[in-house]
Amino acid sequence: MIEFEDVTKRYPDGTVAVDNLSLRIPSGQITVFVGPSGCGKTTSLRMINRTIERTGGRISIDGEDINSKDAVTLRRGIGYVIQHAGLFPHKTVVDNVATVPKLLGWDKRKTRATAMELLERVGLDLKLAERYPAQLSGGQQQRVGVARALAADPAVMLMDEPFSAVDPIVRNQLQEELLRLQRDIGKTIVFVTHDIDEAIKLGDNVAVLRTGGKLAQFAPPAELLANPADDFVRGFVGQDRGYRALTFVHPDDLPLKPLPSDLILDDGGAPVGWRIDTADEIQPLGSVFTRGDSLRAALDAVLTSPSGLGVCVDADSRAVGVVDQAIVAEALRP
Ligand SMILES: Nc1ncnc2c1ncn2[C@@H]1O[C@H](COP(=O)(O)OP(=O)(O)OP(=O)(O)O)[C@@H](O)[C@H]1O
Repeated sequence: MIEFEDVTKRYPDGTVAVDNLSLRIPSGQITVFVGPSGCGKTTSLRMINRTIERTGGRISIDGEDINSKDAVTLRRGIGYVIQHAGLFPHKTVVDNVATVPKLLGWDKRKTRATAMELLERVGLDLKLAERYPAQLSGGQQQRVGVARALAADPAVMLMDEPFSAVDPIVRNQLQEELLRLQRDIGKTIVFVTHDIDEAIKLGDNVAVLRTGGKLAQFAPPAELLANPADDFVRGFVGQDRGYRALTFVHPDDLPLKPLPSDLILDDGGAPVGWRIDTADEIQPLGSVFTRGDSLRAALDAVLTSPSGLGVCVDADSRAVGVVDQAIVAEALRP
């Protein structure tokens, strides 16, 4: 656990970037700092690895004050990923990843093997290992940045807007892969973003900061959406928070109706579209959902289906039943 106790940062010009921040960041989970520009997210993050020194309060990792060891030793045990990856331009991809293991004096073969394994784990084509960072796309560079941060197997990883500089499709892929990777590695990740959707998608817990570096709310995403602490948080999470909160509702007993005759199935029983009102033309299917999916997926299926019926499929993509708006609404009742 990383603990902030009354942590303050006052810059030499008098700016109070972080004001009496107290929170507990659980181990093995992703905690996201989110808030408007200038609210002190980066300052809070960088005080953890002491690239910025706090001016008040205490920060500890697993009970040990981060000031009890020297800053360089502390940093070697903490992975750090920043926007634009911050790779060394004159080092190849594999050498970038090997930076910290080399500093730690690992033998060459082990270092290279570890670096290649990590590149594979973050989804980078190994053919790119001998390239220089400038010869990679932004998304590929970010993957290398993540691999480099993981190279010495740190328990803690700090990520400062790591996916902000890539286009939305690549960002989505990188987010998915971070979640997949985290299921394997279970690191304590502190992630900074100004994007509330990214915070809600990635965070086990989300700390919403307001300008002046004050904590507005610290809660799991579902709670943030369901019970924003005040008008600031309510405004920040957005108008459609009710709909987005459905992402976290997973009814496993959603009653299904039998498949209607105007749903067209292929030979294997997979839904392909709708034939509505005896028209010849086949209408597109809309999105589908599976048992155990979120209520949002079920509602999406209803809303995108030309028949108003959302199709539920099994693990083999075979249609097993449909739901209508009334069924979804009923599942929403407390
Ligand atoms: N070296 C510095 N000297 C003085 N003030 C600073 C310094 N660095 C940051 N600040 C100020 O501290 C406040 C918090 O900055 P910080 O970079 O932590 O915010 P942020 O939430 O990460 O912002 P952004 O989302 O725009 O990156 C801002 O008002 C900023 O101008």
